[in-house]
Parts: sequence; C-alpha cells; structure tokens
Amino acid sequence: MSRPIVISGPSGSGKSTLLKKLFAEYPNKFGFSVSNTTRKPRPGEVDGTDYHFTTVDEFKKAIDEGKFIEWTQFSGNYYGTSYKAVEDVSKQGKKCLLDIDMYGVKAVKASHLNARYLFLRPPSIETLKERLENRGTETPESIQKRLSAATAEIEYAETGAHDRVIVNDDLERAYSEFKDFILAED
Ligand SMILES: Nc1ncnc2c1ncn2[C@@H]1O[C@H](COP(=O)(O)OP(=O)(O)OP(=O)(O)O)[C@@H](O)[C@H]1O
Repeated sequence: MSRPIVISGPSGSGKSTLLKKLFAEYPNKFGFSVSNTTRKPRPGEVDGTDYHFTTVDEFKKAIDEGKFIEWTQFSGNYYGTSYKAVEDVSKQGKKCLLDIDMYGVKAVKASHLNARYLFLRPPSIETLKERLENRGTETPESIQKRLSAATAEIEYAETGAHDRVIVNDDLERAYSEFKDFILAED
C-alpha cells in the first residue's frame, strides 16, 4: 500500500483549489479520504463525495466506538477521518490523500498510518483574509475564527512538523510543487 499523504493548511489556503486541479489531471490515481462532518452541506456538496454528512449523535457514537483516526470540533461542528475512509481508498487501488487540520495531523502522526505530510501556507494572513472574503462562503465571524486558527496552524508548521511546506502565492507554481511532492513516491 502506498503511503497516505496528509495535506493541511489554514482554511482558505487553497487546499480544495489544488486538489481539484490534481484530480482533474489524474482522475484515477488518487482517492480522497472522505471526512465525516456534522456541518450542513454547502450548495453543490454531495454526501459521500465531499463529506459523509452525519448528525451529532451519530458522530459521537462513532467516536465512542473508536472509528476515527482523528476528529476535531471546529466552528461548532465535528469533523473526523475514519479508518474506513482511508481503507476504502486503498481498496480501490488508489493513493489516499487526507485533507485535515493540525490536530488531525498530530493524531495521524500518533497512529500507525505511515503518512507523508504537506503544509499549504498562504502568502500572508492579510492575503488569506482577502481570499476568504472573496470566496463568499463565510460570515465575518467565521472569517475571524478561521484567521485565528490559521495563526496556530502556521506556528505549528514552523516547528518543522511537515515534510514539505508550500507557499500558495502563484497558483501554477504552487501546483507544480504540490504535484512534485505528491508524485514523489509511487
Ligand atoms: N494561488 C491563489 N491565488 C489566488 N487565489 C487563490 C489561490 N489559491 C486559492 N485561491 C482562492 O482562495 C480561496 C480559498 O481557497 P480554497 O477554497 O481552495 O481553500 P481551502 O484551503 O480549501 O479552504 P477550506 O479549508 O475552508 O475548505 C478560493 O476562493 C480560491 O479560489
């Protein structure tokens, strides 16, 4: 089984944008570990593809049953990655990519998954704020929460916890580095 790749970075750093490009270029090579969440779907999000959308009760039950590699609570919602989500990807013969936050990174590091770690960094907090505002999906309160979480994420990355840090300034350059890291070990 190829090593799973953990992709983290502040909300708005561009993880979805880069992953979308990667999946467009390599439609069959990679599989996303589909996270569970109790947050409401955004318009266009599909259950089982973007997330497994669950109730708070279902989520708590799965925590008690030890089904998660990692889980966290953020902006009032639960998010988690189940062992099953990672296994499902390997069963399809694909390389597993995980999109998780710093608490998830720490939990995966403490698990038996022999993963590689990539951190996506925004050029600055100011740029991150502009991108979140322009994305048009967040309230001002939600942007504030994401920005303070971003500061903690960046400080954690500065401890050298990841194998690779990529600054997402120019999208094409960032994508090329992103792809190189992900394809480095097949
Ligand atoms: N290099 C870039 N230059 C300019 N804008 C960018 C760049 N990369 C991403 N963006 C824009 O920044 C916004 C945030 O990106 P994206 O939604 O991919 O972030 P994310 O890390 O997936 O966030 P979340 O964790 O909240 O899902 C999007 O509107 C996206 O189009």
